[in-house]
Formats: sequence, structure tokens, C-alpha cells
Amino acid sequence: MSLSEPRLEQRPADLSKAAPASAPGLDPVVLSTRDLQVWYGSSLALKQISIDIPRNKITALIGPSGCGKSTLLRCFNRMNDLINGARMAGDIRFDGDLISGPGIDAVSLRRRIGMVFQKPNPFPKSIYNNIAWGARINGYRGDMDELVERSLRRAALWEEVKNKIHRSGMELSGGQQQRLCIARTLAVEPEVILMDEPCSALDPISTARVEDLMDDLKTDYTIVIVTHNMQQARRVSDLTACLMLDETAVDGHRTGILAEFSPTDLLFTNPKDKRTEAYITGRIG
Ligand SMILES: Nc1ncnc2c1ncn2[C@@H]1O[C@H](COP(=O)(O)OP(=O)(O)OP(=O)(O)O)[C@@H](O)[C@H]1O
Repeated sequence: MSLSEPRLEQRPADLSKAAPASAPGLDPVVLSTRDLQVWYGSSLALKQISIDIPRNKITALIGPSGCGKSTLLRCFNRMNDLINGARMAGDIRFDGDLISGPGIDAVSLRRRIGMVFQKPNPFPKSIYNNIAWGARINGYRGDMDELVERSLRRAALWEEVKNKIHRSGMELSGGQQQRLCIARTLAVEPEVILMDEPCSALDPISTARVEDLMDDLKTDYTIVIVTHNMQQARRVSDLTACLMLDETAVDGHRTGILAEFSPTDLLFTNPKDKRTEAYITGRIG
């Protein structure tokens, strides 16, 4: 199936139920959902998620396993369209434009909302071509050498690879591969970078490099990161959304809900929601 052919079925949003979990403050909102629901087959994976993601901030999504963090992340650039049986209801807006409806060009959406995955996944190509390939496909007509260098510099990798730019990207360490994947994402000049547990396969030193890089990137990009690591959420994010499993679900399905969305300092020191408190103190696993 072509990436540009959305498979998700649409149902109208019941906006009356949607109480947005807005980011406090005056930051402009770049991504928002209203009463977002996602099913896999007949199983409701996410229930009534209404959230406003602010621009040029790092927003962390935390919560117990299976509460729908990755599902929510994938909604933002329509990656769930690629999953058989996935469907959603509700609104998702990007820069105010509805992106959850039919007829969305998912390829150009994913150019503007890039994604970095848990396991570094460089192409089996040279470091240079890992950057240049996507840019060429996207019709880049500028100076390719300059784009490759700029992207690698922006991802804090240039100094480590500048003398072996035509060697395979697969020869790099795991942490370097992840920064190469970030450089590849940056090369198509997205506005938002979605990161799904980007450090879970990395050692502590590589993790620290990626975290430093994220902090640097937020001046130009909005970042949404899924992490299991609460210390990481505390270290890197400005805001944290805590998803939990819906205790009222009676059909045995695991359904995720948004328990709390707050500035990270506040969420970890003075959580408003009892379930958030139970999760961050380790009483819910
Ligand atoms: N491709 C899929 N097909 C069917 N069900 C899925 C699929 N992906 C996720 N699910 C289900 O949706 C629910 C949410 O999964 P998701 O991976 O989004 O949660 P998560 O919070 O990111 O989990 P984890 O922390 O374990 O990675 C789970 O019950 C999961 O089994």
C-alpha cells in the first residue's frame, strides 16, 4: 500500500467531550488532538485523548506498558495508517490544519513530521547516502555536499564521521547510527521530530549524547518523545504527558487514557493525578 493512501477509517469527533490537556503558558500549539480514539480491530487502544503540544518544546509521553504511548505518537504523522485494522476517530491538527481526515498526503506530512525509532535503522548505504537519498527523493535541488555536512553537524556527528563519509552507515556504533538517523530526519527539514524510545538500545554515554542533541534541537524543532525512562523524561522534557490504562474498561481490553499533562518539574514533584503519582513512585508498573 502506498504511504499516501490512508487506511484509517474516520468517525466524526464528539468535540463536546474533549477537554484539552493544554500546555500551560503562552507557547503556540503545533500539534493538537481532540477526543482522539484509536482502535486495533475491535480493541480500543486510546480513549478520548485531547492534548495540545507546544512548539519548540520537548514533550515526553510516559506511562505503563501498553497504555498507548507509541500509538499516540504514530497518530501525529499517520504512521498508524500502515497498520492493518487500525482506525481512529477524533481530530488531529497540525499548525491548525486538520490532518486526521481522509485525503491527507501522508508522505508530505511525514516530511514535516519526521520520526526516529527505538532501534537505529540506517539504510545499508554510505553515511553520505543515508542523508542524500531521502533528500534526493524529496526533490532536493541544492548543494548535496553542503546538506550532508549541515545535517551531520546539526546531529552532532560530523566530527566523528567526516573522514569516512563514504563508508557504510552500518559500520557506526549504535549511538552514532541513531544520530545518523536523526541527521537523516533533519535533512528533509521537518518541523516536528517524533522519537519512539530513541535511547532504549543505547549505552549511557550514547544516551547522554542524544539527550544533549535533543536539548540543542529544540531551538528549531518541536520534539515529542516516548520514553520508559522517567529519569530521561525529567532530564530532557519541558512537558510530560502521563498516559495510564483505563481502570473502567470492563471488556478485558487495555485502553489508554491521558491521566495528566503538566510541566515536567511539576508532574514529577507535585502530580495532580493520583494515578500519575502512583506511576512515578513505582506503585504502578
Ligand atoms: N500493530 C498493532 N496491532 C494490534 N494491536 C496493537 C498494535 N500496536 C499496538 N497494539 C496494542 O495497542 C495497545 C497500545 O500499544 P502501544 O504500543 O501504543 O503502547 P505503549 O504504551 O507504547 O507500550 P510499550 O510501553 O510497551 O511500548 C496495546 O494493547 C497493544 O497491544
